[in-house]
Amino acid sequence: MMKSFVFPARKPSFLFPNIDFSPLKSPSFVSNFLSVRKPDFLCGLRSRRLSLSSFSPSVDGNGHCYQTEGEIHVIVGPMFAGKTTTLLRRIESESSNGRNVAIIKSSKDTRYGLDSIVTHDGERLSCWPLTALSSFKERFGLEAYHQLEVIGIDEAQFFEDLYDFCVKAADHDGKTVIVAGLDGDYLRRSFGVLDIIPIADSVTKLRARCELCGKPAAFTLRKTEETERELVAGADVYMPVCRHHYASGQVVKEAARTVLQTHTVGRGLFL
Ligand SMILES: Nc1ncnc2c1ncn2[C@@H]1O[C@H](COP(=O)(O)OP(=O)(O)O)[C@@H](O)[C@H]1O
Ligand SMILES: Cc1cn([C@H]2C[C@H](O)[C@@H](COP(=O)(O)O)O2)c(=O)[nH]c1=O
Repeated sequence: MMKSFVFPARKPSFLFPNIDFSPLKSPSFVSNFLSVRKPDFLCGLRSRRLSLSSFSPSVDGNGHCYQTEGEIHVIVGPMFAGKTTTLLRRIESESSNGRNVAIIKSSKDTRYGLDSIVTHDGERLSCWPLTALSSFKERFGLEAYHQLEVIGIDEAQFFEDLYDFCVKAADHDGKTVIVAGLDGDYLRRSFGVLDIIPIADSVTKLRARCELCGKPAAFTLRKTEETERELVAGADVYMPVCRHHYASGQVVKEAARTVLQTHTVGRGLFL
């Protein structure tokens, strides 16, 4: 006969004196789940609650031991959903809380000028335009990088080294990294940003408003016939749509393409 086990609601504290199994309270429940009391002897720091995943004591150039707690927050959604606006607000709020911040965006996005992130409503903030994230530390300066606490990344879908950069910045260097980008391309295929979800502390999917019916829109429809995956453009080429209008939009595009092909072949026959 199978035995069934009933786990106690609270783990007896004598079993794991340093691990807290108490019920989860805050939304960032994953990082709260296995929390430990930092031993007083470590680095001579005050004893405080730390999450295991972000516990990363480091030693600076003077041999001083200090504690770093990195975080990764991801903001995804279709175009026009407010990803850049949200990133901008979070960075501004971190900055007004006295933290050192920097924003990076892909230099592929040349829509509104290179050295600023700009929302579709025209709000802007200075940024570092880069082709690869791996060049950031050197470009920013090593000393300045060490002082940096929060890094925002916009148009993250265009960075091939996003995963490696985030791991290094959050796990090893103790930075808070806030990433904004498209989760899916115009064919709703994963667009790179999804790769970092397993290493993220939080993920926010925003929705725009469907341009055809006004309902919440989770997808981006490409209005033109170009088929390359990366095509930097705005409302002239793309529109946010709901599920229904994404599906019908793709059907209409497919039908138009067939008509066009038939028409071209037909004309070709007569020429
Ligand atoms: N079809 C559209 N064309 C231009 N701007 C739009 C359109 N739909 C929404 N917007 C505006 O874009 C804003 C969001 O801009 P932004 O933060 O740059 O979005 P995202 O980064 O997700 O593309 C919305 O608050 C809205 O005012
Ligand atoms: C859907 C889709 C988009 N892009 C490009 C178009 C824009 O330049 C950016 C997204 O900008 P936003 O800040 O989210 O508005 O990505 C692309 O290259 N391929 C696509 O499939």
